Amino acid sequence: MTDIRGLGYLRVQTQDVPRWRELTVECLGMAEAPGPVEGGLYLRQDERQARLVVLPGDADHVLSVGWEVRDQFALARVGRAVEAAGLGVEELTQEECDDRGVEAAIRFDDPAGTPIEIFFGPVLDHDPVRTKWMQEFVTGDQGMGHVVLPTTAFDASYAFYTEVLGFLPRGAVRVGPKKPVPGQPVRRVRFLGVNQRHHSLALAPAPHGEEPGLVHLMMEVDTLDAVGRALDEIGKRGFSVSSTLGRHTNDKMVSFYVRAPGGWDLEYGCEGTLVDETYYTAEEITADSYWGHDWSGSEPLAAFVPPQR
Ligand SMILES: Cc1ccc(O)c(O)c1CC[C@@H]1C(=O)CC[C@]2(C)C(=O)CC[C@@H]12
Ligand SMILES: [Fe+2]
Repeated sequence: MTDIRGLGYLRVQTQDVPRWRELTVECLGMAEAPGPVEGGLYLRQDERQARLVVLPGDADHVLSVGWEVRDQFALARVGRAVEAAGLGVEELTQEECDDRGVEAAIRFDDPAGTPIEIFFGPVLDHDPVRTKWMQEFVTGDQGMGHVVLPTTAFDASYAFYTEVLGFLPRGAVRVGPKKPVPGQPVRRVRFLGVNQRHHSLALAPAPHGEEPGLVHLMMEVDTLDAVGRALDEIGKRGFSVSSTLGRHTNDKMVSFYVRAPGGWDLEYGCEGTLVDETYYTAEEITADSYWGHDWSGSEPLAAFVPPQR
């Protein structure tokens, strides 16, 4: 079994913190909290100090994807495994750990170049979480949600997450031509889980990738009304809806996708199913969704746009 318990936090940098605040607080109804960096946006979903951190900077990119482990022993095991796989591992300083509200953490770049942190001992904030739609975020044992990461080194990334970090395969969906083209390998988005959430991670084959970046971050709430209200507010405030509301065929979630400043999406949904590992086998879905999820209005993802020279 893996030592990774779930997605713990996500830290991103942006040139437009105010627009990020409008999206996450005013539309999605996340709870803003004070934090250590001046001008930073610290967003709570639950009793953690912050799950999503948006820091000001001169470019838009992901700063780190934080995965949580149980304790210092698990952290040491993961560190040794990553080093044995030949990746350079660094320990975070006390100051960096305080910034993140964790007891200890390590960092390394995954095979796609995405900055990853592994941590234990999150610091709690016992003030009530005042969400705009009176919704509760579905976190706890299931972690903060899921991320989809683009990778130009798909096989190396998939091997790393499964064989080194111990993520469990949770199925796939084919991408690219409907009928396989002879001589061209079939490409798949692969879903990976570490807890009862169907997937905490998905890997998407990316054609380019100067900057690894993100495809989306998914967060789950406990009511369809919060999802609907968030969608209404997004329309009023002129954010771009990348995909309309729909229900996924694998995790059964009802969600929509909205474009965040920086060229990637936030997926916001409810009614995700729980996986029971006793009986689960990895399946290949042949449609994204039972209904909805119209992507035709989507602006291109930054991670999939060829670099400009
Ligand atoms: C199919 C699916 C199941 C569960 C999810 O949480 C989920 O985000 C998805 C969608 C994955 C998404 C997609 O359907 C459209 C094409 C996308 C954007 C990609 O190219 C990578 C991720 C893909
Ligand atoms: Fe998703």
